[in-house]
Formats: sequence, C-alpha cells, structure tokens
Amino acid sequence: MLKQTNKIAVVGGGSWATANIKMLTDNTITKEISWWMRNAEAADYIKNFRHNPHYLSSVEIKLEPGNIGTELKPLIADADFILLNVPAAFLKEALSGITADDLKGKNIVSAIKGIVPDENKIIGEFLHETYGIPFEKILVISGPCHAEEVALEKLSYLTIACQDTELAAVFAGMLSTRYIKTVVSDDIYGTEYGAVLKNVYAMASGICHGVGYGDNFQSVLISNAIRELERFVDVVHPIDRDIKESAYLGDLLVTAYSQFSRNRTFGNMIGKGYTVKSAQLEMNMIAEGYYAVNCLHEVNKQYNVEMPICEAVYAILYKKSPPAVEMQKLAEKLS
Ligand SMILES: NC(=O)c1ccc[n+]([C@@H]2O[C@H](COP(=O)([O-])OP(=O)(O)OC[C@H]3O[C@@H](n4cnc5c(N)ncnc54)[C@H](O)[C@@H]3O)[C@@H](O)[C@H]2O)c1
Ligand SMILES: O=P(O)(O)OC[C@H](O)CO
Repeated sequence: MLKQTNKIAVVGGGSWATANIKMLTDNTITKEISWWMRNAEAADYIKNFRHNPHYLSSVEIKLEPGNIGTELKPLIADADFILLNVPAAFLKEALSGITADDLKGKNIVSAIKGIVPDENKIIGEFLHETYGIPFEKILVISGPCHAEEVALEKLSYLTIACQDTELAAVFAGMLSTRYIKTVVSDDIYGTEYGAVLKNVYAMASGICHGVGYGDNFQSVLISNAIRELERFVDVVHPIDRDIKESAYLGDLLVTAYSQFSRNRTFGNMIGKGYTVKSAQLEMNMIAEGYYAVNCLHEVNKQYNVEMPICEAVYAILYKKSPPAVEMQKLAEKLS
C-alpha cells in the first residue's frame, strides 16, 4: 500500500538526475526527496549554493541540504521509490554495499537507458535477478526527453512503464508538471531495449554526419533503424506494441537529430576521426550507446536478429574498423 507522503531517493549526480529532481520538486504532490551522488565536492556545492556545479547548473535545487549526500544506504533506508539515474556502466559500482534486504519492499525506478556490462542485462532484468525485485515493483522511465530541455521547461513527454500500470500511474503523477506530460505503459522490455538501441542508432547518425553524409542519407538510416529496433524487440519480447509510439520512435528521432544528444555528438566525433578515448574525454558526459553496442552484440548471439546498423557501429567502436568504410558497407544494406 502506498503511503500518503512518498519518499523518493534519487541515485546519480548527472544531467538526468538533476532534471528528475527538478521535475519531482516542481510537481505539486507532497513528497520527500533525498539525493545520492558519488562526488562529495559536488554534493557540498549543491548544499551550499542550490545548484549542481557540473550538470544543468541553471536549475535551482529545492532540497533540504540534509537530504543530499554520498552515503547511499541511509539515503535509501526509508524510501518508497528509488530512482536510478547512474549510467549503466557504473550501476554495479553505485550499488556496491547495497543488499537485497536494503531494497526489499521498495519500488525501483530506472531512468537509465543502458545495459549492465558483463551481465549483458537490461536494468529491469538485472534488478530482478540480482536483488530479487519483483517485476511489479520495477518501473522504467523513458521517452524523448533531453535533460537540457527539462531545464528550459520545454514541453516534453515521458513514458513510465511497469507491469503494474497503477503503480506506473502513481509515479507518473509525481513527475507531471506544466511542462511534463506522462504516458503509462506495461512494456518494460520493449521500452528498455528501445531506449538502449536508439542510443546506438544516434551514434550511427552522428558517425554518418561526421564522415560527410547528408540529411537525405540520415533519414534513410533512421527509417532503417526503427525497423531494426522493431525486429529486435519483437524477437526478444513479442507482444503487441506500436513502434510508432513516442517511447520508441519518438526517442529515436530526438536522439538522432537533436543538438543536445550525447550519443549523436559522440558518434559525430568518431566519424570525424577522434578515438573513443579522446571523444570521451572531450564530452564530460556519458554516451551510453558506446557500452550498449558491445552488450547488444553479445545478447544478439542468442537471438540472431539481422542488425546491420548495430553491427556497423560495433565494428567501428570495438574492431577499430574505419568509419567511412563501415558506413559505405552499411549503405549497401539499407533500403
Ligand atoms: N541526459 C539526458 O537527457 C537523459 C535523458 C534520459 C535518460 N538518460 C539516461 O540517464 C542516465 C544517466 O545519464 P546522464 O545524462 O545523467 O549522464 P551525464 O553524462 O550527464 O553524467 C554522467 C554521470 O555519470 C557519472 N559518472 C561518470 N563517470 C563515472 C565513473 N567512472 N564512475 C561512476 N559514475 C560515473 C557522473 O557522476 C554523472 O552522474 C543514462 O543512462 C542516460 O541514458 C539521460
Ligand atoms: O540523446 P542522448 O544521447 O543525449 O540521450 C538522451 C535521452 O535518452 C533522450 O531521450
């Protein structure tokens, strides 16, 4: 049974965590919010100055200083919802020291669009298998929404997925604001895999731009990408879904075309000849697609879905195949 005042613990100190704090505090439903981040300096700065020094620094943080910290266990102890915002590659590290008992009975919300490396699992599967969280208590936030536009209060739509759609609606109610509309879904697998794949396609979009292809080619790439995405999710989790919904097609479009996209920016640098290391250093933000494409390559060994775009990005990032050569080969396979 949900309490009158819900307690929400936000985990992660980056752009999306900051945007989620803003949405939750701009929303008028009474709630208590705590915020964990690993960077102690940033936490102190936020307590003193009410702004995140590194991400979305224009956003005013309206939290009690005592509710912000770097010790995860006490911050999640009496939370009803734990909202995960750490990039998938660092999730295990962030949750180290946390046991299944610490998470028992809690609702876990993943705002992460990635796969846990080594485990090769989407976040819902990882939480279920590692911590025994029942699927009815796992929620996923997705949809076409850049943190930067949340900071600017530009009208955006989020999808909240959970097997228990009533619970999804409760959480959606706590995120909605004048500038955030919410949609509820029961498709955890499709929503998660859709978000993971769109990051890889955004990288492909950036790579082709960096190599010199134009808008005409990019639109063909993205229309092939949505078909590739649909092929994959229909094999992994075959249910009746409309791939044209915002959580799937919408998210692919925003990330493939937006100036704010981390994954597209990263791909563009790779297309222009940066190494992975130098692109990562220059960005100061995490492009999830870099880790995800390696995991997807492994996961797809089990399903054998035809995924030429993912394979091209994998070859460029992990086999050091020249971007221009891979894009030329890929172009022959698109229609
Ligand atoms: N930014 C967005 O607009 C947006 C929107 C929807 C979903 N997401 C998802 O939210 C998640 C978080 O992304 P973000 O955009 O907030 O990230 P970001 O790039 O803004 O911030 C990077 C985050 O990673 C952490 N980090 C970096 N290096 C680390 C390390 N070595 N060990 C541990 N932590 C490290 C940083 O502390 C910071 O919290 C991702 O899964 C992303 O796909 C982001
Ligand atoms: O576009 P990116 O790569 O910054 O990803 C951010 C969000 O997932 C967009 O919905």
